[in-house]
Amino acid sequence: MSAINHATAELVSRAPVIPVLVIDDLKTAVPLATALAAGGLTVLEVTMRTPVALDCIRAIADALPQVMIGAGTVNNPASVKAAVAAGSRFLVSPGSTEALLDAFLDSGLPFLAGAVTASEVLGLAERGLNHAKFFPAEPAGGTNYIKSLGGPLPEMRFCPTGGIDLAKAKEYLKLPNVPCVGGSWVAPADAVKAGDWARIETLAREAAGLKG
Ligand SMILES: O=C(O)C(=O)C[C@H](O)[C@H](O)COP(=O)(O)O
Repeated sequence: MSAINHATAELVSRAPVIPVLVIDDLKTAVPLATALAAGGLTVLEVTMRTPVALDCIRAIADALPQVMIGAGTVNNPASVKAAVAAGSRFLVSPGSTEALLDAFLDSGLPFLAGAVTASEVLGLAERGLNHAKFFPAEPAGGTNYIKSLGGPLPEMRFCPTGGIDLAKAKEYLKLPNVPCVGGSWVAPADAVKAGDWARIETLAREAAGLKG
């Protein structure tokens, strides 16, 4: 197993749920990450979908060294560079291209590149990879689909995201090829806006308790 596969396996074993965060206001980044970590979710993905995403990653990396902070929506090689420079400790993308995989591998960081079809999974396997993000999980076919992929492609481990909540997460995590799931349900936009960190900590604690 390559060093990156090993590091990725370690990453996905840290917690059953990786919060997928879309942060609009830099001021909320550290309190949000603090609440999630207090609830037991210490692997956090900040999507590069907002203008402040890189600043949020930097702020969380500086303030909370115990949190494994990563970047999501890393859709091209330039974003890989920016995410690494901001202090990301892992990278996530919804899909995979050869150029993106080259950049991910060059970064030396653990990463989850997206794959849904058997051909896409084989594309990752050809690069020596054995972990993938499975997005968009629910619209793409959910647990039945991932169970089916596991027949001919038993080595690949999937982190499904997209349309998952606590109840669905429990079902995904029963699959032998799903070590963790990703989702935004643990950080509802209204709770972040209201600064309701207690609610977010409770949601995180429920999610962290999903798998022993
Ligand atoms: O931003 C990315 O890179 C993505 O791939 C999409 C996210 O993983 C999903 O948007 C999370 O899904 P929800 O839990 O349904 O909100």
